[in-house]
Amino acid sequence: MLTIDQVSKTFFPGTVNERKALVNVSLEMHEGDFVTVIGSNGAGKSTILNTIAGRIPQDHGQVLLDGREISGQKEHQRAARIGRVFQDPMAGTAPNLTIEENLALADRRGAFRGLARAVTGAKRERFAEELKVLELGLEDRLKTKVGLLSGGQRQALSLLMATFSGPKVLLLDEHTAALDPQRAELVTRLTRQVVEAQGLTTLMVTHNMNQALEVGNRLIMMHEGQIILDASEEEKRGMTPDDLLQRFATLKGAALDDKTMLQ
Ligand SMILES: Nc1ncnc2c1ncn2[C@@H]1O[C@H](COP(=O)(O)OP(=O)(O)OP(=O)(O)O)[C@@H](O)[C@H]1O
Repeated sequence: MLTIDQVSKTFFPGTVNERKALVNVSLEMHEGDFVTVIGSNGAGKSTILNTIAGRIPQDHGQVLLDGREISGQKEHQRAARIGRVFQDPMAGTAPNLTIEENLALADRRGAFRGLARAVTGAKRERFAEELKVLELGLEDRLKTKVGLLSGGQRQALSLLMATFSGPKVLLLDEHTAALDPQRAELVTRLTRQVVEAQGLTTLMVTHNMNQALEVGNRLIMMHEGQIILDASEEEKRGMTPDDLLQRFATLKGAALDDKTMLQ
C-alpha cells in the first residue's frame, strides 16, 4: 500500500556538514498498518516522514502509494491522500481563523482553494458532528479563533483536520510530545479511534517507548538512517521499554555490519 523502496537522503553532501539522514531505507506497509517509529536523536525519523509527505526529495529510491510512484508529486499534491500532524500544536492549524474556517480549509484540501473558507449551513452541521467525537465541547465553539484554544485542544483539532478529507496515509511526528500527560493520553486515544474508524495506514514517530509498544500493530526502530528493528504486533506484545533499550544497545553496535540482525 505504502512502499518505501531503497530510499536514501544525505544533507549537505561532500561538505563538512554532511549528514546521512536515510541510508537505503525500505519499508512495506499494508493497508491499515499502524507502525510506531522510535530511535535515537537524528536517526532519520522525521526525514522518512518528510520524504513520504513530499517535503524533502530523496536522493535515491522510490516512494509508492498503491503501487504508484509519487516521488514526482509536490507536497500539496500529496496532501489529499497523506495527512500529517506535527509536534507543535501551532503547526497544523491557522490561529487567526475560527474553528469552522480551519475545518473548511481541511475539507477542501487538494481542491480549488478560492472559496476554501466559506462555510455553509450543511457544512457547519457536519463540522459540529465531527467535533463532537473529540468530546472537548469544540462543537459549541465553531466561531472561536483557534489561537485561543489550549495546546491539547489544538492538537485534537489538528488530528481531525489531517484526517478530514479522507486521506489514505496518516503521518504523526511526535504529535503528543508537547502535551501534558493527560492531554497526551486524550490525543493518543483519539488517534487510535480515527485510525481504526478510517482504516488509515499510519506512521507514528514517538520518543515514548510505552506509547510505541501500546499503540499500533508494528514497531520499527531507527538508528543512523537505517531501520535496525522491525517488530510485528506479536513480537512487541511481550516487550517492555527495558527490552527495547536492550535490543537497541545490542543492535546499534552490530547492525551496520551484520544485516542478518536487521531481519
Ligand atoms: N532540513 C535539513 N537540513 C539539514 N540537515 C537535516 C535536515 N533535516 C534533518 N537533517 C539531519 O538529518 C539527520 C536526521 O534528522 P531527522 O530530523 O530525520 O532525525 P530524527 O530521528 O527525527 O531526530 P529527532 O528525534 O532528534 O527529532 C540529522 O543529522 C539532522 O541533523
